[in-house]
Parts: sequence; structure tokens; C-alpha cells
Amino acid sequence: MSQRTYSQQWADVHLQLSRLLTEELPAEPPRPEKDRVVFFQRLAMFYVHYIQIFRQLEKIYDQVVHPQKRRVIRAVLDGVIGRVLELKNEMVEKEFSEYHYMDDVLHDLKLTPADLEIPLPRYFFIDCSKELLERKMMLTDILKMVEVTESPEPLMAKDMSQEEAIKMIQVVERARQGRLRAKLNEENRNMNRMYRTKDPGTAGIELAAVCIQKVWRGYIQRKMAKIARDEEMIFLGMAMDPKYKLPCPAEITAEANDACTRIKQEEYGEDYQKSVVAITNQLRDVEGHDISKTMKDQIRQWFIECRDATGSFPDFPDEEDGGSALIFAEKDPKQLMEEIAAKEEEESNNKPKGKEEKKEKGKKDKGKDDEEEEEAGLKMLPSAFLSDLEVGHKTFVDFWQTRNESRNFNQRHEVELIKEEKRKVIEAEIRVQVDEQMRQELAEWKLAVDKDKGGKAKGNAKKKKGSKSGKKKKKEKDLTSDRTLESLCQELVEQGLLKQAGNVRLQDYLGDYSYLGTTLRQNDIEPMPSLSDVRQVLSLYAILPLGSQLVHEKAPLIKAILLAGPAGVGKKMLVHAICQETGASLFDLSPLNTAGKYPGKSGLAMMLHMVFKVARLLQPSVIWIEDAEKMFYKKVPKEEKELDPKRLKKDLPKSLKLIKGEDRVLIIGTTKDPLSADIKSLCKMYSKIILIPRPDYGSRYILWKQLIKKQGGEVTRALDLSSLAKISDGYTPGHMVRVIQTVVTKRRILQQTNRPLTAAEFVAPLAKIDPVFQEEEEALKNWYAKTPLGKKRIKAATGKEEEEAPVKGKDTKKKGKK
Ligand SMILES: Nc1ncnc2c1ncn2[C@@H]1O[C@H](COP(=O)(O)OP(=O)(O)OP(=O)(O)O)[C@@H](O)[C@H]1O
Repeated sequence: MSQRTYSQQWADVHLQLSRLLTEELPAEPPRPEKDRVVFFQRLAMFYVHYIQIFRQLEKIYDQVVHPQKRRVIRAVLDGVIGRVLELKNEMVEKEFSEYHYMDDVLHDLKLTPADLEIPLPRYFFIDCSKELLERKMMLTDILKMVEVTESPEPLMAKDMSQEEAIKMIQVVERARQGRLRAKLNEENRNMNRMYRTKDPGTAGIELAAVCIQKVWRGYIQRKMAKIARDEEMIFLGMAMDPKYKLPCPAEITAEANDACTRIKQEEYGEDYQKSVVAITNQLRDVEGHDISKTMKDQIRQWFIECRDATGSFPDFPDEEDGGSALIFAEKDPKQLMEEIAAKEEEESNNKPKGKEEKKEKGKKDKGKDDEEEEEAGLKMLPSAFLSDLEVGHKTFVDFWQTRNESRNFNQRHEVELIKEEKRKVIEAEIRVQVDEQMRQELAEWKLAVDKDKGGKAKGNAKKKKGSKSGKKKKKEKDLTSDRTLESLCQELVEQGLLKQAGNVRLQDYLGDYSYLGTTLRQNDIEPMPSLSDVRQVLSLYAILPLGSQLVHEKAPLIKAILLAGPAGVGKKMLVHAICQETGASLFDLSPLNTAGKYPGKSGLAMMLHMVFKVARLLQPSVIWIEDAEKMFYKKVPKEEKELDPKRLKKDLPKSLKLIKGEDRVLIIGTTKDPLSADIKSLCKMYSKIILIPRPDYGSRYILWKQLIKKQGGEVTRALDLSSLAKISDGYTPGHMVRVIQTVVTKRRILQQTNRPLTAAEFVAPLAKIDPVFQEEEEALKNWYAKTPLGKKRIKAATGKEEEEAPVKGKDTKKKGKK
């Protein structure tokens, strides 16, 4: 598509965004919503709309080449991602569930489940800083090197003696001759059999010919019928024409164009950066002096005007308050109104108490009612991204919406815009210097005219010093300050604590959409989430925050996620997919992996220090803890006592506390047996617990189909996938992979043309494996009900929450819920 089309799409997106923003930020703050269902519907609507905007913006950002437009789009895109995460968080808080079902919203908006899929922005990979790329390259080199040295060595020809070599050649040669002899013998035997048969006579020959003809004609007819049937299916649009299975020339050209666009983006981006530097220097040289002079004149004028008005010189605003910028700040009517309101409030607060009490008494009943209403309703949590979105939208409307680009066919950067932007930066720079000079000048003026010795300034200085020293915090001790990042990485890789993530993508984690979620909930049945829900939740909680620095800093912070589920539901696969999608480094702190490494208390501290230090430097990073339950065992099993699986129990949560918003480091624990852990400490460490279910029918159908294809099998009509999916209820994707590997062997793949795969072949190996039994699943569900979110959900469902609520809000709350 052309750049003009993307610009048009960009404008469309902003139209949608402006509608959403007016809904989200109405002139009057909306009244708290009493009906939980209505409130949730509102949230869900916003969520779906934002995801649609997210999808479109991501595509546009990927293809637009104009460097300045890209910056604006990126800011809005990050804002939209952040808002999506905020809305998800809000839905979790209001519905007490990690999974949400929106099939009714999709139905209302006439969308498909694919529209709700969370896109994973490509810029997570592409827009990495050079420094980070270099670090990642260094890590890849180390990983490769260690892999090569650790991989089993090929047959050592050097170590083999001559005799041994001759013996081996003899064995192989004898085997070859033996095979040849056996083949000759077989042929001889067949020939003998042929010669031994009697002469069949003419009648016999005719009979044989008829027989051959019969078979041949049957074969030909069947083949022709199959071709005709396939053609008919293609004609009816029921099957895909093989010629479309290959990528068509248009697709190939589109892909080539995409690649070309990326190269252009890079080139234009570099060009833009160079221009920014050149223009900034030029502005500083040419306009700097004039700006400084004008500022000084303005400030002096202000000194004089103030003295004329009040009789004395004013105090110069502090640097922290913005310096002289504060004096000339242009305020819009909204800001002024806010300031006036704040002043009025301050005044009313200062009024004598007696009056207030009287007023209160007079309005007592009314006030009570208001309070009750406030308590009864549900309100949206404050957002950290809406203001960014507003700014982004305003920039689009002010600069880009009406810009005439007929002369900028190549979509190069606009010099005037850079000048406008940089002028502000330079002004701010110069203002700091000018303020310093003017402060001095003001002190001199005061001394000369008012005889003031500037005691205030000194007082301020003292204050500043005091506040600085008060803010001093204890810094984390760097135990490896003398070591380079490379040597730390090398050590961690050698110890097996830093690993190469497996090559799986999140889209490989198959699973169908849960189509009946809301219907089931309306009938008071708690639906089981589908694997596609799991995929969505992990995109939101792990991939999006890890991929974008701004989103990670401002969105609700998630430091640790626990994936709990039966064996083979794909927990490990998800961890690797998260690393692949975000380019994250993978650290393995599993109890089994750390056993025996870095012994002693100081060793443990060193290990954690190194892992967290390198994780921060190589961010984004994932710290994976397999069998997370082992760290919090209620009772350590005898056979594991030697491994000391609980050694990280105390220190890891401490290190977790040191992770801040700016560190894109995520801890992911996986467990198939959370019941054996102390639930309290486990939940304290992992703020998000995701229960991964066994696949439902829809997911099983897709899994069988795709996994068989992946193994090289052909899915024909002879393979009854529906029945296979039906009978494999309770089996996990891991089980299915195992079964497919035993059935679809290389030999079986070769036989497929004559003997297509059937469902019956999979039944026997499937029956040999134990499925996830109902009891195991129930036990997991019951365990989940004891986690903080599970408890809240049960409380909300049984209405206990209302009983515990203050008496005032009791009746109204109940009404609201009803
Ligand atoms: N949704 C899925 N789509 C495709 N393949 C899957 C899916 N889930 C699991 N698999 C495959 O199943 C196999 C087992 O998955 P994995 O090892 O990640 O499971 P696990 O839950 O970590 O098991 P365990 O608890 O035993 O360690 C892997 O080959 C993985 O690729």
C-alpha cells in the first residue's frame, strides 16, 4: 500500500480515538455505576475498541516511513497499549477473574474472534537501541560458543587406532556384501518360482488379462472420480485450489515491498537524527543570543512592573518551580478555572469550624445519601495513559491532520517542525543560564534600591540542601563492580543459569476461542477458559510490558507470574514464546537447575546479584523458575532433601522487591503441582496466577489438525478429526504431541499416498496414556479458589462482601447488585 493510504488510515484511527476519548473523558465526571454488569459491559466495549485501534496503529507504524510521523504514532501506540493494559487490570479488579469473556460484545460489534487477538508489535524487535543490540549480539556469541564446546564431540578419528579403523571398515563392508547376497538370493528364488509354474494355456492367459484389465479399469475410474470430485469441490468453493496454496506473485511482491519500506525507515530515521543535531547547533548559534536578550528584557520589565505595583522587588521563582518560565506561563481557561477552584477550596477550608459543623448538621441527611451513593457505585480507576493519548491526538490534529504533503512525495522529515521543537528545547536551556544571571541581578538591585541582603535566597539554599540529604537512599551494593558484563554473561552461561530461548512463537501456541463464555456465565456456570484466552492473557501481562519501556513504567506493574496447570499444557512453551516475541534473555533459576551451584549463603547472594544485574543490563529479561512449588514446599520430600529446593525461598522475594518500573525484568514460575506448596508464600511472591486448563473441544480439534500437519501428516477426509477431538477429552497438547510422534513416523508419511491417516490409528497410543483426571483438575480448581483472587471471586459470588461492608452502604449495595 502507498504511504498516502497509510496516512488516510492514520486519520481514520484518530477519528475513532477522538470518539473514544470524548467518551472516556466527558466534561462532567460520570456518576458511579451501580450495576456491575453495565459497568463491565462499558469496560469491555472500551477494551475491544482500543484493541481495534491498537491493531490498526501497529500496522501503520510498521509501514509509515516519515520519521516525524512515526514518532507521533509510536507515542500514541504506546498510550493505546498502556490503556488496554489498564482496562484489563480494571476488569480483573471488578470481575475478580483473570479471564474475561466478550463473545457478546463481539457479536454486538459484528467482529470475529480474530479481531480480539492481541497483536504483538514488530517494533519490539526492530526499534532496539544500538547499545542493546550489541549486548544481545555479545550474548548470542557466548551462547553459541558454549554450545559448540559442550555439544558431544564427533567421532574422534585421531584417537582411533589403525586396527580399530580397519575393523570398523571390515564390519561395514561385510554387512554390505551380506545385504547384496541376500538380495541376489531373493531374486533367484523368485525366478525359480516363475519357471516352476506350469504353462497356463490361452484360456488362462485371457482370464489373467481380464483380471488385470478389471483391476486397472477400476483403479483408473476411481482416480478419475476423485479428480472430478476434487474439481467440483474447488468449483463449489469448498476446497482450496492447489495453485493458491503457494504464495502468489502479488504476495511475494508485497513482502519485498515491506522489506524495502523497513530499509527506507532506517535510512530516513538516520537522516532525521543527523538533521536534528545540525539544526539544534545552528539554532543555538544563530538565535541563541537573541533569545537570551529578549528573555532578560522581559524579566527586567517584570521586576520593574512588580516594584511599581507592590513597592518592592519580587522574589525570583525557584528553579524547581520552573524559574522565570513560571512568570510567563500561558494558562488556558481550564487551568485558570482549576486554580481558582483550588483557591476557593483553600479559603473554605480555612473558615472557622463552627460554621462548617452547622452546615454539616443542616445537610446531614442529604450528605448521608450522597455518601451512600458514592460507596455503592463502581468507578473507573485513574489512568496514566489517557493524558498521553490526549497529547498525541492533539499533536495529530494540530500538525498532521491538515498538513499539505503534496510536495513531500518521498515522505522525508520536515525541517520547520524540527526547528519549532528544538527552539523550545534551546529556550529551556538558555532560560536556566539567564535565570541564574537574573537572580544575581535581582539581588544586586534589591541591595541597591531596597537594602535587602537577599536572606531569603540563602534560606532557600539551606532548604534545598536539607531536602537533598533527606532524600538520600541506601544504594544496592554492587558485588561485581570490577567485572565486565561479558565476563558475567560468560559465567552465567557456563553455569547454565543463562540460556538460549527455544525457537517457538506465541502463534504456535494453538487454541480456539471460547465461544460460549458469556452464555455460560449468564446461566451461572463458570466457563473453563480456552487456550486462546491463555494466549491473550500472557500477551497482555508479559509480552506487551516487556516489549515497551514506556508501557512497563506506567502500566500496572507485574513482577512475577505463576503458570499453573497439568503436565503438558504448554507452560514451558509459553515461557520460551514470551522470550522469542520480546527478544528477552532467559535466566533459569529453577530449584533443580540451581542445586549445588554457588553454595553457601554468600554464594547464593552472589548468584542472585549476578542474575538480577545481568537481567537488568540485558533487559528485557525473563527469569524462569520451573517447578516453582519446590521453592515453597510445605514439606520437602525425602528424595529431594539433598537438592535443598527451598534455598531461594527467602532471598528471591527480596530481590524481587528491587525490581522497579524501569527494569523490564519478569519472573515466571511454572508448576504442575501447586498443591504441595505453601499457598501463602507462593501467592505473596507471584502477584498473578494463571491457571492453564486442559484444552476444550475446539482447541483439541485445531491442535490435532495442526500438530499432525506439522509432523508431516496429511489431513484428508479419511481422518475423522471431529471424533478424534471428541474422544481425546482430558488429554493435554503434550500428550497429543507424543501420540502424533509415535503414529506419524517417517515410514507412515511415505505410505500416506496409498493409505491416508485415519483417526483409529491414534486411538491405541492415546489409550496407553493417562489423561488429566477429573480429580486432578478439581484439585487444581479448588487450589485456585484459595488464591487471593479466587477468594475474592467466591466472596463476591456468595455475597459475603456485602455483609462485611459498612452498614451505611449495605442496602444500596445489595440493590445495586440485584
Ligand atoms: N497450545 C499448544 N499448541 C501447540 N503445541 C503445544 C501447546 N501446548 C503444548 N504444546 C506442545 O506440547 C509439548 C509439551 O509442552 P510443555 O513442555 O511446554 O508443557 P509443560 O506444561 O511445560 O509440561 P510439564 O509441566 O510436564 O513441564 C511441547 O512439545 C509443546 O510444543
